Amino acid sequence: MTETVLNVEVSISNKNVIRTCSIQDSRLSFSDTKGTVEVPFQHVVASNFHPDSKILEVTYVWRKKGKGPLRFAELKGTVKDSSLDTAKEWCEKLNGKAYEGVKRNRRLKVLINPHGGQGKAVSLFKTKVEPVLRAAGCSLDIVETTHNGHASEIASELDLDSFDAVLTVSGDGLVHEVLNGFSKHAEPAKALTMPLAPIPTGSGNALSINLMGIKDGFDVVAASINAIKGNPMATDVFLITQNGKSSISFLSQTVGLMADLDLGTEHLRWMGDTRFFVGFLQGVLKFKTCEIELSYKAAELDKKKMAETLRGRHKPPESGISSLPAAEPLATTLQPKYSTTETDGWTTFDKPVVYTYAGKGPYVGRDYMAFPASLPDDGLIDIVAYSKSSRMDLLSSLDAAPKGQTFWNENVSYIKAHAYRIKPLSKAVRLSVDGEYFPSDEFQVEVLPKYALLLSLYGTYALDSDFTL
Ligand SMILES: Nc1ncnc2c1ncn2[C@@H]1O[C@H](COP(=O)(O)OP(=O)(O)OP(=O)(O)O)[C@@H](O)[C@H]1O
Repeated sequence: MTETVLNVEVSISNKNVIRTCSIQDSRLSFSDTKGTVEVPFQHVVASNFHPDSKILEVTYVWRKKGKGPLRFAELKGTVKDSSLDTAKEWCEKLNGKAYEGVKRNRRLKVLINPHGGQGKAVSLFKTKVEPVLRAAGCSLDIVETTHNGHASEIASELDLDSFDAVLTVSGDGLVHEVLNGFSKHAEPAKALTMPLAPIPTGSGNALSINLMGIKDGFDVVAASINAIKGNPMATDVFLITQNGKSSISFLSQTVGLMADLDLGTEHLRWMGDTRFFVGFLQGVLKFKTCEIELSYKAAELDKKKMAETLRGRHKPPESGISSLPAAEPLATTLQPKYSTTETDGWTTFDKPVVYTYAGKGPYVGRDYMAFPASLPDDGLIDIVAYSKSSRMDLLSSLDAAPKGQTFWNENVSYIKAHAYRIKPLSKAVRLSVDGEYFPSDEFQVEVLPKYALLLSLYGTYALDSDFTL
């Protein structure tokens, strides 16, 4: 049996200290006279032993005092009292535990939007992300996007056999571009089996929050762990058809107050995602009716039933590594299944609304869990229609929104649908798709089941363990 303990002499503040490194059931621990550090295997990046020098290097991520963002760290020292073979086997054992069920040394295409969010993507990548990816033995092909649409162009021509995953160092906008680029690839079905992993450096990082959870959703180091260890999770996306043209939306479409608060606060980009809060308050003051006609092909309208289904599906993030089999998305074409004139089986919403929001993935932003009943692969889109009530009711959603509790608000109609369409009745209606501006024209949305693969450590959306609906 392989030894589980190695003694390593490390130098700390010019003093040599012996650290006992021990592989335990679910974690690695380092102990010396000052105490013990415990690292779950999921947070171990790599271990290497150099027989000539007897030097052991273990790279990992950790939180200072168990709180705050993850930091990259290295334990480096000389192995004492063990044979070369023992040290080598120890390393292999640790790497085996750290990468159970996943391929190591991934080949990654990295797309960085230098202008996304607060403009820090390049430096965050270099200082926080790249060290983790390099230590994990990944090979990197890095491109900084130079213009709007660049990521889409790259994705549409990607050499699919040369990469294991695409990383977007950006917000949600680049993910939107990459998926649309894949759909225009010479081999679209194959391109869409390329797993995607977001590294959150935009102002809207909803996908990252949905995959990593609220605590880690803005943490680029946590996202790097997902990039090296996540398993592909098949996820539904949407086909949005407008003016005869179809494209992919992967996150959300919104009109009314929620679109205004995003598109109307571009000039406040320097605030990060606080600009959405400012936009919300402006929207409450104006309290405008959103002049639209909303129709949908409903699958479920009963909130209690949705909550029950959810309870059966979600599991909380664990420190273990998911060993899900790689999922394959169903190949479909970009042809809408439902005609835009079809009315049979469609319902028209009959109350004035302040906004509608439709999409997939619980969070649309850090402070708004718009779709708590969302599942990655139920083949449905969740639609929220907020009926016009009072400013006070709207304001009260500020409290309820981060935990998804607006779901139960009686003014919130929550619809699970196969498809829906919106006809703007005024030119003032703004449409935001995945956080990007779209023309204010009639559009229809339907679900493309399991069309994209997202890397995930948990195999489902990462909701807090105490989350209930
Ligand atoms: N070099 C560039 N110059 C200008 N725009 C770019 C560049 N590279 C990418 N973009 C565009 O920036 C937009 C925002 O992308 P990104 O995903 O990084 O951020 P976001 O969080 O969605 O939005 P935000 O811009 O609000 O941070 C996308 O539409 C993308 O096409």
